[in-house]
Amino acid sequence: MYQVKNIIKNYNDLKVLDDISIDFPKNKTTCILGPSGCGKTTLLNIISGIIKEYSGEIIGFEDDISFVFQEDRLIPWNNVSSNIEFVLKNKMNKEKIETTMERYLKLVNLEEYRYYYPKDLSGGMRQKISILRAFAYPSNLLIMDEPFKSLDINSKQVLIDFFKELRIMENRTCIIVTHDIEEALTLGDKIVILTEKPTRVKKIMELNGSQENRIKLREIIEKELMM
Ligand SMILES: Nc1ncnc2c1ncn2[C@@H]1O[C@H](COP(=O)(O)OP(=O)(O)OP(=O)(O)O)[C@@H](O)[C@H]1O
Repeated sequence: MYQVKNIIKNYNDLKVLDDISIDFPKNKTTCILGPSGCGKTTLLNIISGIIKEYSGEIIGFEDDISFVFQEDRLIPWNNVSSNIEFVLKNKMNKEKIETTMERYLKLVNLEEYRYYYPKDLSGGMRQKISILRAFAYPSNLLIMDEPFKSLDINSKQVLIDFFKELRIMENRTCIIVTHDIEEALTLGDKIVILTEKPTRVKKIMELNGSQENRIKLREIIEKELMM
């Protein structure tokens, strides 16, 4: 189990996270939903070690983690192929990197772009590469901050289906921040709803995988987010 416990974070006078405790069960996907600006990215930055000033505890996150940030983190002077290779090279041999790269680029119709530099790709293309690179990196924990936000509907669907497929094969633990209730219902085993700032945990929902209650769950979440 990965855990954050009693996390409090202020930026000067702005109270952002106000005693946040969440358990992230292993081999499950936890989706974090909350109003804009409530501190979701701040929480991920605390988990990833980017933010060091906060009070509370983070437990279990010393594992190898792959991240997908809201904006892509591709290295501008490396082409697509080298960007992927750079991340995977400590984890797999050249042959495995090559087969992974071919399969993954094909999946999102980007095979022809493997020698392009990030500046010559669209924002959506760069985001697709970032997402696939994180999927390909064999970490125990995958953390994604609004990963599908800048993607067109088709690409989003392809990546969501692929994510579901990988999850069945790999049993990874995932934490996904999203604004999108449907996405949370599709991907989450657990949904954590946060309040407005100063932000607390408002509701935690464990989903049992059945689609029957989906409409009802959606209504409950919408209501929680509006209140
Ligand atoms: N470095 C910073 N210095 C001061 N205030 C900050 C800093 N980073 C974030 N904030 C403020 O903290 C609050 C939470 O920001 P954060 O980006 O974590 O929210 P979020 O829930 O991820 O937002 P969104 O859903 O819009 O992406 C916001 O009010 C933001 O203005």
